[in-house]
Amino acid sequence: MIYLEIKGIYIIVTSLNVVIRLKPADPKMTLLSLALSWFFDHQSLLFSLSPLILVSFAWILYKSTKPRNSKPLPGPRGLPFVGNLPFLDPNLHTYFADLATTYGPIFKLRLGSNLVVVITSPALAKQVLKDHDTTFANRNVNELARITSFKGSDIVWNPYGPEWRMLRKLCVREMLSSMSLDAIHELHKREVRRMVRVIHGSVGSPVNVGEELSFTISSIILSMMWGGGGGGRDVGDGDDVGDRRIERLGMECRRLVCEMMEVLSKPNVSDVFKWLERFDLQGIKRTVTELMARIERIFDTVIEERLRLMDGGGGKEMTKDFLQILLQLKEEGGEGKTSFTMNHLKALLLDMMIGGTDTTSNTVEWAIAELMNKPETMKKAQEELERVVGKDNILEESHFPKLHYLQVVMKEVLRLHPPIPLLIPHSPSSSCNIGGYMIPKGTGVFVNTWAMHRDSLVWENPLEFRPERFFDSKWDYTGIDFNYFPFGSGRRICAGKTMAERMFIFDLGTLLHSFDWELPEGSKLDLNEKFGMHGCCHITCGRGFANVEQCDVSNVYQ
Ligand code: HEM
Repeated sequence: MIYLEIKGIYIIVTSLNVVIRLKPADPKMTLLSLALSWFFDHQSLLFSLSPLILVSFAWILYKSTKPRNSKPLPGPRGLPFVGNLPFLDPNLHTYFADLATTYGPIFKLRLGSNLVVVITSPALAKQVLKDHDTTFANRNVNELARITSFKGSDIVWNPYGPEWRMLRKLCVREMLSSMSLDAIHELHKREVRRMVRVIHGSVGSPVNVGEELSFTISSIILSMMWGGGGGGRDVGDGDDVGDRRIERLGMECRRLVCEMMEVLSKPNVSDVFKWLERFDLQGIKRTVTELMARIERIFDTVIEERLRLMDGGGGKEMTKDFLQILLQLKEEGGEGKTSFTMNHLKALLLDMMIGGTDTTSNTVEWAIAELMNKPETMKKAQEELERVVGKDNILEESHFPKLHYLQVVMKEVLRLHPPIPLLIPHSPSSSCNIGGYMIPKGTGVFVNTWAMHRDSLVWENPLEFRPERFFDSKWDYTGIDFNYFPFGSGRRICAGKTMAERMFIFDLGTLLHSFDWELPEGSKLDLNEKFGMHGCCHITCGRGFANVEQCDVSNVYQ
């Protein structure tokens, strides 16, 4: 190393040919130059220690950027490697509620390589879903979620950003707004009348409520999706065979989706240990890919047939259904700079099918189960229907605003049995402080609405089914109140809230207006919740049988 002083300026020429110019000499300067000279004399030692120096530097940086007030998250101890996985109860919502009594309103679990945080208090839920809404409006998308969402082209799994905003805006404005739902009301009505006819055939004998409702609501959703072109009902164009074929394809699609959900609800080691994803040890990825290919083929057939029908112009009187709306959106090209592709179209159709069917049918099923358990409450709902609709009339949407009791029945069912009790897990896009605890980027965040809806500090006799508690209109499900939010809150609030409300009131209202429901003599309804999991988790009612009896009015629906 050469060390020079020219006109009071130190110049050091290192063995690496780096030239460093320093300011005029002073006593401090001399010290600095000595330090530099030591540095250059020990370069090789320093270079070999550089990984250690880098790690220490990163650690200091991490510590200095970490908010000083963040505490370690509480939570049960886990085992090395697998964490808390071996202790997990399949009924996650009740398991998490139990843990919250020990570890408090925010706690963590480690499931293999995943960190999970569970929130069980309105104040913390508000921080996640309102105060830090943008940060938490993301999801952890695993490989299976990508496959089932046409490469992440749907609303549920799209990260918060321009594409998600475009899909959500189009979907809510064009398909799920009150005006669009008015347009498909005829399709809904047609299916509900069909349901009444089918149930009428079982009068006097036990009906499997769950199976019947699941089938019916699937048909309603399918009809709204692509039934406007006929969907199996004669629309007077003489092409009954084609229409019935589309209906058969719809039911096959529904069957495949159910099969896929069943496969997805199995515990998957790749979910827990990301590095195992590529090996697909249980063959889940292969099965799901095959099922999705078959679902896509059905979508392609239905889309092609609709395009042919639209091109031909034909004499067909088409009711505007979701498919029609989506094809129009595709033609218009999207919104702003984000284009709307065929993958988006298919992914949205699947979102409607998955998001709309089980949630709604489970809610109606729970309602009938709870009402059969409390016949005096069922009577009140039926009396209201008779008063508002009358005996010689059928339920219409215009009656909805006057059906106050039915509305509070819906709110109470959603309080006790929110179909997605832990919401669809959110995930922060950057590390974020919640309640004084640091939640690292990428953590899976569960918000336990099920437990909050049963908090005895907020709800009087929380386990009792009592719709009257909602009469004071204090609570609604717009997501503003964090004591009661069955549809979630913030940017990711359910996109189908308006449709769910309409379907519930219309379907349950018609079923109560048409039939008397009671438990078969000596039988007890299975009110056990069954919990399923596919990224989001849902609870279903234990399948029960009910006796249905014809009401005076049921003939008017046929
Ligand atoms: C009783 C019926 C329903 C309930 C209780 C319900 C509840 C929920 C909940 C809790 C979420 C997750 C919110 C979050 O992640 O924070 C959600 C998301 C969603 N729901 Fe619903 N839902 C229902 C019916 C429907 C219907 C009928 C549709 C459409 C046909 C639908 C479409 C969606 C979509 C697309 C999302 C994803 C929203 C996003 O990630 O931006 N839901 N729903």
